[in-house]
Amino acid sequence: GNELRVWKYRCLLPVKREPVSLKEGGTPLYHATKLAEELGCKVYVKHEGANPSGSFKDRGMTVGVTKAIELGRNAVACASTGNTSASMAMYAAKAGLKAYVLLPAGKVALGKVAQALMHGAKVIGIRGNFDEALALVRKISEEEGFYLLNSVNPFRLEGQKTIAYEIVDEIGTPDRVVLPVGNAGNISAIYKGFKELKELGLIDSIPKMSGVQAEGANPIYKAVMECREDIDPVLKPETVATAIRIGQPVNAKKALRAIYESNGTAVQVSDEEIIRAQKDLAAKEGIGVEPASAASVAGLRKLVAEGVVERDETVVCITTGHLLKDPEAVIRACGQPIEVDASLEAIRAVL
Ligand SMILES: Cc1ncc(COP(=O)(O)O)c(/C=C/C(=O)C(=O)O)c1O
Repeated sequence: GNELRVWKYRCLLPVKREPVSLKEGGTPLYHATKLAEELGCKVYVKHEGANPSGSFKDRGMTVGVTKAIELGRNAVACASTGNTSASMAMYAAKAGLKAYVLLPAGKVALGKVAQALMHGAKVIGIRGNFDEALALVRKISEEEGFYLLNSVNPFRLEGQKTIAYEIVDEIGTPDRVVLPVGNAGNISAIYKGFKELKELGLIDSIPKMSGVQAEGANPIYKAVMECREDIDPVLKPETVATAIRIGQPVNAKKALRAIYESNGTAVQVSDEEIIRAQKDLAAKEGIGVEPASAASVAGLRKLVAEGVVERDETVVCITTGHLLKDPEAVIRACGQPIEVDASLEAIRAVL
């Protein structure tokens, strides 16, 4: 039954023992009626912000942390733009494992840092970007015997592929799946999920995997525009969507294969387009997401404008994280509340 959520699919997950679970998955698939009207196609939004730690990472961590226990490890580690560390800290706490986190100092949304700290991880800020932090955590984990849980770890992708399973369980196979791409694990994982269902004969087509990147952090986009099998790193990635402020995605080859084999595509969007989509999702659809997650809708808008998306396509946008992760980005986008004296007149004056 659905109460098992991710572990409803345990027969397709590479884990033998009882999973370390916080009831992840089973996230809502909303019909975005106003977006559908605006864009002329059927638009669903699968809100991964509804997971226990507020992002899709929980799907990968429930499998990855369970595997760490299975392998007899007692410490896990990751570099993170924030959500991976929040999720890893939460599942490590549940599992009784030590957790070590490297973050790009000053570039991680406050909500995510709060989660990693409160769930008991050792949180270290690196004076460098995510890509540098990832290179360092891979070396430190090797030396110290930490179990590395970045998406270089295939068990992370095994958990995240369940996004595809849930979509098919609920609405069958959409024509297209649109999602933000940073380290490129999620697009690779979701593609794998659809491919497995096709190989099992459960579906007969695979959705066009469409990756969205910020203009300032767009190595996958540039590679797709040149039909390349690998990327040139972006050395100084910059975007307000700090979750995808990544210039050297470790899963680039898998992601490019996913895009090409599914006849998908990639698109880049500006920070302004991301924030506008974030506001529209919240204010028109009641779906509260963090900036990187809104890139999926900003990207779909651009693909429709470019005529890439057919008019009657069924599209699923994956919104990967919760609005609450980055309240400071909201204040920058919306300004502060109006402050008035505690009187009826003062309130009437600003209604
Ligand atoms: C909200 C949100 N949306 C999209 C992505 C991109 O997913 P991938 O392309 O699979 O990397 C992330 C990634 C976050 C990290 O990479 C990390 O937390 O270290 C995210 O947090």
